[in-house]
Amino acid sequence: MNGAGGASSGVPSFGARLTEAVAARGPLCVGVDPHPALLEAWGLPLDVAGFERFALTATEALADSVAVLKPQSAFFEAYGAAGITVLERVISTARQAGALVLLDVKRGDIGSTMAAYAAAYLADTAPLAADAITVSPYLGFGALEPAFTRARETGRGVFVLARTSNPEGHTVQRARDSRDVTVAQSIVDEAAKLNAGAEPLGDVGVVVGATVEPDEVRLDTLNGPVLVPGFGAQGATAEDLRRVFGSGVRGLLPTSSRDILRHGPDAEALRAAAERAKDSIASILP
Ligand SMILES: O=C(O)c1cc(=O)[nH]c(=O)n1[C@@H]1O[C@H](COP(=O)(O)O)[C@@H](O)[C@H]1O
Repeated sequence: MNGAGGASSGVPSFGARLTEAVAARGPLCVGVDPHPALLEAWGLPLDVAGFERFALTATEALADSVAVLKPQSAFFEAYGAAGITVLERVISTARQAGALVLLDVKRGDIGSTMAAYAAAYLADTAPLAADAITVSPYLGFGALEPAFTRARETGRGVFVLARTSNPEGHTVQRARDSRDVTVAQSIVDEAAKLNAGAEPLGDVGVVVGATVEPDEVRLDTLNGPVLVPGFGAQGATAEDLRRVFGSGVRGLLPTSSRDILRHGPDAEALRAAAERAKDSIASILP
């Protein structure tokens, strides 16, 4: 797909940019998830002003020290046009401070509509252009092709849900096809084909939760990033990185939202929580 390690437009590839950000700041993604319960815990009103304060406080506190920030789109969409305006500010604030933005939208549709989603999030001119997005492969991995193509052209990335952290995910994701391969593994294998030969890392990531059983998916040939959710509120700890992935898997990017955000609204406390998370990950990942 991108064997020379650069996007086809000549801009650095997402895989290269993520590798650089993680080398400089450590392998951690923090989710910007403005849950109403967190707004209340921060002493903020449950209105647009409180929501905006929450999202921007978290972003400004973390964007100059964390490799990746992951705003979850649903929380912003809930406030309509005002929420989308805040999301645009979160994206630009984070990127200006040097963080990569993974916009968590979990999109997936027929190819022609997928092209519209790609234009909305992965085009240079899009108001909501992020460095990467999350996508859902339920309509078939191939239906996501417009997103892969647009991401490659613009130096952006795509993270495909493979084995999610929630307890319900296994019914679909551990189902086996006629070759006796699980759905989750087939997603990883398709992503690996797109990443083949890319250096230092491909642009097509997968999502595998820290809450799943060991050895459910083989990642040795992926050559792409692995977003790993499920920490804190969903029960996983840094030790689960070792339990689930063993050693030697490249490109792991643990992500945590509520377990970091609950330390706000104080910016220093938010930063300290992110640093503690990095330290505990560093004690596990080589
Ligand atoms: O794609 C994701 O980000 C994601 C995939 C998955 O398997 N599990 C999962 O929890 N997530 C997201 O990661 C975040 C986890 O939030 P916390 O449980 O608060 O850390 C939420 O925004 C979820 O939507």
